[in-house]
Amino acid sequence: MGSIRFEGVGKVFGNARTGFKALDDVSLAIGEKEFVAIVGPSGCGKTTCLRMVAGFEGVSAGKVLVNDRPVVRPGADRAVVFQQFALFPWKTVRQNIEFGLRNKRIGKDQRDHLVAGSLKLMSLESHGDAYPHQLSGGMQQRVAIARAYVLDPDVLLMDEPFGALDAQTRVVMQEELVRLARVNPRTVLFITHAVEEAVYLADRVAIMSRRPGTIKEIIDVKTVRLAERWDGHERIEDVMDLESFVHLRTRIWKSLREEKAEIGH
Ligand SMILES: Nc1ncnc2c1ncn2[C@@H]1O[C@H](COP(=O)(O)OP(=O)(O)OP(=O)(O)O)[C@@H](O)[C@H]1O
Repeated sequence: MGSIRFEGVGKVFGNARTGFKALDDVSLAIGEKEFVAIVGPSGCGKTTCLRMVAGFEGVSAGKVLVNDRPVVRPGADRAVVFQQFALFPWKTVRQNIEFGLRNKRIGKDQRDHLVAGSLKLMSLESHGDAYPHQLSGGMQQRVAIARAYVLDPDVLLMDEPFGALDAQTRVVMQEELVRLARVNPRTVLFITHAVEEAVYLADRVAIMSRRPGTIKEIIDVKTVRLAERWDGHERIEDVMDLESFVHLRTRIWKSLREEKAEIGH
């Protein structure tokens, strides 16, 4: 479970004739337990794509399907992690993580078990009773990821989840997410501005063109990652130093620069 498909998706904001065309003919198929990152120039419609999968935004043309069913509204099969951690400030870390489980009517024993496992997974054991304001940005985002993972969704949707973090914390979080994604794979749609982040985390990177946004190129990272044994390196900087990594990053950069160059025409 956990496939996502965009089939010829278009999006017009406002009136169908005079409105703003944000997306045009977006097609992308994400397989079960596949990690796909979308990169693209600012305003090309990345977030809109993610919001459509989440069920927050409707399509103007084409279809968005999760597990072969058209998305019509938000659902428990999908969890979203935003850039701003969006935790409940009046709830403790434990209560924040537990919240969605209560909504799913999971009994107390099972809830306690799942929350404890999730706190451990994200190295938050000693912070269960803390409130969000007592935590650093990195820890808050770890809580937000724990809260999404604990629900065991088919699909995880992450919109610039590390965008608000400082550079060092961001690196730690990227390493943790890689660890999590390899140990406990999920279908992930990940939006980012950072090309390195996309190459480091994703199995495939989809590059979007300037508006109206469409998928212009899809880069297979996983084949290279496995062939060149990136996972044998624990530290992100060692992976980023590999020739194969640099090659993919540069290729994506060039593709994005072509987009930017088009503004001057
Ligand atoms: N509700 C809305 N009404 C009108 N226009 C919108 C709405 N939501 C988004 N847009 C426009 O659609 C375009 C795509 O927005 P979106 O946020 O998806 O882009 P993005 O690629 O995620 O941008 P960024 O990288 O800057 O976050 C933008 O030009 C934006 O202004």
